[in-house]
This record gives sequence, C-alpha cells and structure tokens, in this order.
Amino acid sequence: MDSRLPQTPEWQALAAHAAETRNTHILSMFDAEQDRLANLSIDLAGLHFDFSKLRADAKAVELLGALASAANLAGWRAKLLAGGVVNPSEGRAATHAAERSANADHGKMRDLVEAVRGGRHGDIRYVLHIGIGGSALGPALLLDALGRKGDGPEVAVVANIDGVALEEACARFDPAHTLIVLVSKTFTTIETMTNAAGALDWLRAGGVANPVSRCIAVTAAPVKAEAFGIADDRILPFAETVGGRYSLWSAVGVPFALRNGWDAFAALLAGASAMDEHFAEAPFAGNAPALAAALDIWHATLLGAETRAVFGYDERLRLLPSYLQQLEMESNGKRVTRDGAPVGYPTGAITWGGVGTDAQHAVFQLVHQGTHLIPVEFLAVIEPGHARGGTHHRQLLANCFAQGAALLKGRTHEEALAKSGGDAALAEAKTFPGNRPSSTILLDQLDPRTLGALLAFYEHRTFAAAVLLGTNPFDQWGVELGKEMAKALEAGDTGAFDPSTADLLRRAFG
Ligand SMILES: O=P(O)(O)OC[C@H]1O[C@](O)(CO)[C@@H](O)[C@@H]1O
Repeated sequence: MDSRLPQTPEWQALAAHAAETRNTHILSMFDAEQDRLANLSIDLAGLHFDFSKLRADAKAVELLGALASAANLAGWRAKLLAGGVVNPSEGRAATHAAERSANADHGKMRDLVEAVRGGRHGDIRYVLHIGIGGSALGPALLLDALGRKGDGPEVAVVANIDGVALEEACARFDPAHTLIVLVSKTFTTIETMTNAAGALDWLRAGGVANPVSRCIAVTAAPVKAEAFGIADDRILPFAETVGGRYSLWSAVGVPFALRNGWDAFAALLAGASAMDEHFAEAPFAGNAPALAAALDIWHATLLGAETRAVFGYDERLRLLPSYLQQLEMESNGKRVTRDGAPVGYPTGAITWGGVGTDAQHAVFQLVHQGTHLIPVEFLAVIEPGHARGGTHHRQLLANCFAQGAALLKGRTHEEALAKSGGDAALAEAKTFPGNRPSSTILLDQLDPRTLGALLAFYEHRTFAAAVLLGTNPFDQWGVELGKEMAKALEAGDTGAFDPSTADLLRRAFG
C-alpha cells in the first residue's frame, strides 16, 4: 500500500500495479498485447494520437479507467460543459467551451474585426497586442503558427513589463498606422497597464492626437476599460467564467482574427468544438483527452516522473511549450484538493520542451541517457508548412519518428561494444537504456481547424487530470503572493523582507 496516495481501492490497485510493472519494457508490452497499437491510437479531427510507446500496459489503462469512474470524470465533464460550478475556490463555472459552441455570440467582435480589416478604422497596418499570461500566450501561439498565412495587419504581442519588449515592438511599427489591442481579463494587471501607458505615450509622441481612440479593449471588466477612456463600441467583453489560460476562443483571440480574417477564427472554433464533442461523448479508452490525462497521472503520480517534455517537430509550433506551461502548470500545479485538503502525492508534472530538430542538438542527451524518467510528447505535421521541397520535411519527420524509436529501443551494452572496438568503458558511455516513454501526435496539416482541435485537446486533458487528482484546475492562487510582495518592494518597503532581499533592493534602488 502506498500511504501517500488516497486510500481508495482504485488508487491502491494502481500503486500496486505500478510497483510491479515500473520496469517492464514497453517493447514487451507490444509483444504481450496483440492490439496494443490500435488500442492506444485515436484518430479525430485531423489528428492522430499514438500513446502506444508510453510505459503503461493494458492492465494499467484498465485500472486508470476504474479511477476515472471512481473520480466521476463523466459527471465533472458534464458539469464543465453544462456551465456548472467547477471552480469551487472562486465559486465559478469555466465556460471556455461555450465560447466555441454554436450558441456563442461573437457578433460584436466580428463586426469590429471586419470594420478594421475593411479599412473603416483608417489605414491600420499594425496591431500592438498588449497582454500577459493567458492574455498573450494563446494569441501569440496562434499568430506564430498561422499568422504568416494572414493578409491582415502585422501583429506584435507585448507581454513583459521590461520596457525592452515594448520598445522592440514599437520600433517595428509606424504609430500613424497602429491599432492597440489591450487584453486583460481584470484590466488591472500591472504589466499590461504599464505597457498600455507606454504605448499611448509612443502614439502621442508619434503625432496621434487622441491615442486612446486607437485602442480596443478585451476584458471581463468593461467598466474599468471605460474608465480608461475606451469607447463602448471598442470594448470587447468576455465572461468572468472564462479563465485567462482558456481564453483564446473568446475576444482574446481578436488579433488572430484581425490578421487571418473571420473565417480562420471560425475554423479555429469549429476544430475546438469537434474536440469538445469527442471529449463529451467518447468512452474513456477511446477518449483522447481523458486517456492522455490518465496516462499523464500514471507517469507523474504513480511512476514518479517529475517532468514531461513536449517537442513539436515543426517550426510553427515553437511557442507550444510556453503556452502549455501556463495551461498545465497554472492549472495543475496544486498542493490541495478542491476541498482544501493537502495532497500527499505529486500532482501536475513540470512541463517543458522545445522544437525539433533543434532540441536534439541541445537537450536530448539528458532525455536519452540522463537519470530522469521523462515522458516525451512529439508532435509532427504531415503536410509541410513551406514550399521548399520534400527533403526538409522528410528529414524533419524522419528525425521525429527516430527519436521516439530510439527512446523506446535504446542500445544494449553488447551493441555498443561492437561500436567501441571492445573498450568496455566507452561502450557503457555509448549504451542507451531504452524503455523511455513517448507519445506522438500527428496532424494531417496545421490549419486553424486542426490547431483548434489540438488546443482544445490540451485544455480537456488538463481538466481531466485535475478531476482524477481531485484538484481545481481553474484557480491560480499561487501567483498572488509574489505580486503582493513586488508591490511592497517597489514602494520601497524593505523592512518586511529577509536580509538577502532587502540587500538586493538596496543595491538596485539605492
Ligand atoms: O488577463 P489579466 O487579468 O491581465 O491576467 C493575466 C494573467 O495573469 C494571471 O492572473 C496570473 O498572474 C493569469 O492567470 C492571467 O492569464
């Protein structure tokens, strides 16, 4: 019995099975389970999920299914999708899926997007999107992945309070032709409000007489945006129940719609909606977000993998790891259950990653031969994102698939010896343990629809993991303390701080 885990039969059965099989070779699972590949593969909405190279056998999947039933995943999922309270610490629903349903009302956003793109707000060639966290990472990913296909204004996303970020973006743009989109759910975030003031100064200095008339606000606090001086017809509200890191489907996605047009934004929502339907209806073993979440917990909580790595073998997905870091770590980096009881077991893994093939030449040494257990997720797109011919793309995909195969198979000492002229020490250095878990997500193409489905998959996977862990994925109290302390520090309050912090403050501020 594992005393750190909940004392329920489902968790204890999982713990016992994990103890028995933690070193079972994944290749032997392929031998023992005739239909392993088919059982652990799911196809939907232009995405192919292959979980067969993860280190979980058929029994583990069955026990995870029992855990999902005991945790009432179906009930929580229904509650989420019906707009029930799934965020108890804030007494709120989480209505991001409603933003992409047939009933969502994006009329005001659409009118504004079409007016700007149609030239009815002047000759707008540039958009400065100012926002941070969930008010930046999703839009930045969409624009980086798909923006080069857009024909609307060029967009720069400015997040950091470091003035370098704003200065760099402004240097690219002409104030006479720039629209500012201020995105903040609360409309109080210090970074966004500071950058907003800086951007207005830049417009003013560039000869724009009434800079605030060049702003659009996207917020769940429209009264604050009005107080900032923004006219009602330029305020795009979204619901309090849409969490920042789940908000790109709401008006927070406006810069992508401005760049790529309304049809592209609608296709993004349609792809996400297809994933919502799948999540709502597919039984556990064939439900991509639910199964992925359960397998995440198997590796993180039961096998003790502290991190999980994500590598998109596609330049257009280079911002995916930072987007997922917020989605997964702000959601599932929790130390108490939704009832407020401390958990005694690992919750969300640390998400990190990069882009392939670059990462192979940087961090893969540790992934292949280091001492940590790291489930790796590979993403690749069958249709190339460029017109430079097949060589680039064949090599890109071959490298992606080779990494998963190498992590799985490894290289034995004997094989390494043959490559080391009989030098045993060298052979040991050249040995790869193998049996390292990975999953692969293969996209037919990267377009708004498939990207929408992919991001909705990650959202539901994050939610499903929280349900299995018994935690609340929709609050983020852990970001508050540092914010409060920064305010006090900035105001020069050295007294309340430890000697090291007080010294740093003296050195920097005098
Ligand atoms: O949209 P806002 O209110 O400016 O908040 C930005 C981000 O700050 C956070 O609250 C964390 O500090 C995120 O959850 C959020 O996405």
